[in-house]
Amino acid sequence: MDFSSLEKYLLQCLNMSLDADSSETSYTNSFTVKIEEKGFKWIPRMPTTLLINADLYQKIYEIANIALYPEYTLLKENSAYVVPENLEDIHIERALFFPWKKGIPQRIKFKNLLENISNTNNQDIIPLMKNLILDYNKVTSMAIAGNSGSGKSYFLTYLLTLLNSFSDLIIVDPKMDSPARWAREFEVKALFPLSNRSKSDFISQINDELSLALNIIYQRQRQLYANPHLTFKNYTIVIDEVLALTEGVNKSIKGAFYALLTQIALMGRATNVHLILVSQRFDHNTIPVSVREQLNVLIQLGNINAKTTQFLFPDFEPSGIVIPPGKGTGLIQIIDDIHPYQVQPFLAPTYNLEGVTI
Ligand SMILES: Nc1ncnc2c1ncn2[C@@H]1O[C@H](COP(=O)(O)OP(=O)(O)OP(=O)(O)O)[C@@H](O)[C@H]1O
Repeated sequence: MDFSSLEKYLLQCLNMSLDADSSETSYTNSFTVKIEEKGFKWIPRMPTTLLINADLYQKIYEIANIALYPEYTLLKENSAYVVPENLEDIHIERALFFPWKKGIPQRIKFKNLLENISNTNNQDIIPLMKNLILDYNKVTSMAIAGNSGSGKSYFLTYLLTLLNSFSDLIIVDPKMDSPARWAREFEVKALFPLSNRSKSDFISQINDELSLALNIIYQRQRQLYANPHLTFKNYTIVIDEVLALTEGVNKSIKGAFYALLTQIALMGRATNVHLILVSQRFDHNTIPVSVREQLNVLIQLGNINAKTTQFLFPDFEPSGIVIPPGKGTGLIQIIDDIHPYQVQPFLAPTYNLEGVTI
């Protein structure tokens, strides 16, 4: 569809549903739509009886996002995105802008993940969807949340298998589940509770490991001070079931755990030390807010609603966003200097790990 047909179609959709009881339509010259490469503009003619605010922006978003599916996916803003327009006429000097991505998010499928990894030399790159790759050097910390059965472990196994080719890995698995089995299969260091030790003992053991990571950060900082062009091998600490880990644990040990997590999240960036945190849910009791603020890849799988997204995406309101059905689907936000910063629908890759039993 060319831009002018698309413009007409979008105007029709908005005329029909924007304000059914009002006379404010494009036929009465109340507003118009302009299509651009990176999105469309909704341009009101002032004065208008339409109250132009975040609610109206959200309403246009909801109408247009479905109307444009699957040709375009609108990127969801947290508030009205106002841009200047037609600077010579005060009646039409402003527009609401709706940025988009062409097409809809599509899942990647790997017939044989290990073969695929050995055939590519795309170091430090993690394919997430068709048209969405993550440069691991551009991000530090990642959180994956989702209700039981939503596909967290499946996606984590995918990440671990890829990361193993370009990052040192330490895995913490309080439930001694698939990450621990993956670690055994791929001969990677894993920490899990021993049967004759208390939970606080286990957290102390994790704290020792986190202190080691912090020392690596300090050493690398000193090396960078001497030579700012140095690059380091990625070092990733993966912690599964963070919520289960810290519940009912001695306060001081938990305090030390939080302090270490915060320091690694804050200082890991320049030194390629990463955190990957996985939990059924994240809230103020699962990780400190200062760690939350440092997360730059946020993934929520499974049930998506205002409640489940509250902590990871505090300003985000999920109505109107099209979440694809199926396993391993949800939302993703990548905060680097490459991707749009908005929260987007996500479909985790599907893969086979030939010859590996986890
Ligand atoms: N991206 C995906 N593609 C295909 N199948 C998937 C995908 N994600 C999940 N599944 C299927 O869904 C099943 C359940 O997922 P998984 O065990 O990862 O959920 P979970 O969130 O870790 O649950 P729990 O918290 O109970 O461990 C997987 O065994 C797998 O068969």
